[in-house]
Amino acid sequence: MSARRKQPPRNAKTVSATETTIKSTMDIQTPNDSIFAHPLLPTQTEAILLSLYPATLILGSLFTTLSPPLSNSTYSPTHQSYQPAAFAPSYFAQKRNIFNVYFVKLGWLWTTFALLVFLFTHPAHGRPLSLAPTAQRLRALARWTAATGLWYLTTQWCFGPALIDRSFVLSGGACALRAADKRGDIEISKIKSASSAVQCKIAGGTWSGGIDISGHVFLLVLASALLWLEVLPVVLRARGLREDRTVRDDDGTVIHAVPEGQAEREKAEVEVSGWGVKFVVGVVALMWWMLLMTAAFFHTWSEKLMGLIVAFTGVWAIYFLPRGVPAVRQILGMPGL
Ligand SMILES: CCCCCCCCCCCCCCCC(=O)SCCNC(=O)CCNC(=O)[C@H](O)C(C)(C)COP(=O)(O)O
Ligand SMILES: Nc1ncnc2c1ncn2[C@@H]1O[C@H](COP(=O)(O)O)[C@@H](OP(=O)(O)O)[C@H]1O
Repeated sequence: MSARRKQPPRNAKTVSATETTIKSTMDIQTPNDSIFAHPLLPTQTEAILLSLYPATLILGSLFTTLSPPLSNSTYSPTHQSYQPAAFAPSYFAQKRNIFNVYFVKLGWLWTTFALLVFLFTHPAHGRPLSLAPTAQRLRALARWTAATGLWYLTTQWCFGPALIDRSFVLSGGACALRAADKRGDIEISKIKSASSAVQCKIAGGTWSGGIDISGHVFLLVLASALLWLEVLPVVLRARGLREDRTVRDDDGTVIHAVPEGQAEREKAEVEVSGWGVKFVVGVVALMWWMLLMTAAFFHTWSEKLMGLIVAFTGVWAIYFLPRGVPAVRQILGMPGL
């Protein structure tokens, strides 16, 4: 059941990043008691979209396991690729494929660019093509900063080696150097001191023995979820569809919130803003395809699962925690509000 609880005053719309402002620009309704109405959990639409991630990883992994030509291919867990590369079972199973080199390996740059295009062309955030630092844009940039921090700590640097490298060493991994013995014909392994996969590669070794959380799965899930969670509320409203998100109020009440008057504004300007949304959708679609390719041709089940769990934890903290905790919502806000 969904009943209107109170109607905020029309003249209360101000542009400031405070909790009071978020509440004053919403139609406030009491939500139903379904599990999807819990502020800390995804709505039904979000849950369906989020479930595509584990489904994609399962589909890709099963495809490789069940397809006889693929299961007989020469995948080397040490090199994390098919050896030699020329015999890889698909173009997408080669590390040098153009989408890997110019899209995933620069994935955060693409994510940042797509988000900026959306923020500065869609009327939900302010006048399209103006650079005005509206509250909606500033809050979206706060969420981007949180996600960028998580990406950076997990894959690039965490007061030393990145979290992915630290967990690899903690799970028993090390940098193995292949070398010939005195007789010159037998290969033996030596362990080289290197605290990250990059250092190990530079030293000519291979990063082996531990659980190597998939950086690709982590980045592709975090980045694509960030993009569609930013776009979804404004697209739903622009199409006149129901917005199901709930938030917990300062006094603990759970309320169902939709920004007042925004749907009409967005519908009116949707023609202008359409290409910004289409660009984001294109980037998300390519990210989904590359996630499927990573699931099919690279890593073990546990490494892919770990990448997914770390990314989902970040998505929950940035997009769902603020709905249930007003203090966090004051800083990060919510997409479309
Ligand atoms: C509490 C302290 C917090 C510290 C946080 C500091 C954050 C500062 C970050 C500042 C950077 C802002 C950059 C914004 C603009 C960009 O996006 S430029 C970055 C472009 N680079 C990428 O997009 C690289 C993406 N690729 C990867 O992360 C990895 O290649 C991979 C996909 C994870 C794969 O890893 P491999 O090791 O190559 O397999
Ligand atoms: N979809 C994909 N296409 C091509 N290469 C991929 C890939 N997914 C993962 N890889 C490669 O597999 C290795 C492990 O990836 P990750 O840990 O980031 O998931 C990386 O090798 P390199 O580090 O030699 O480039 C990465 O480039």
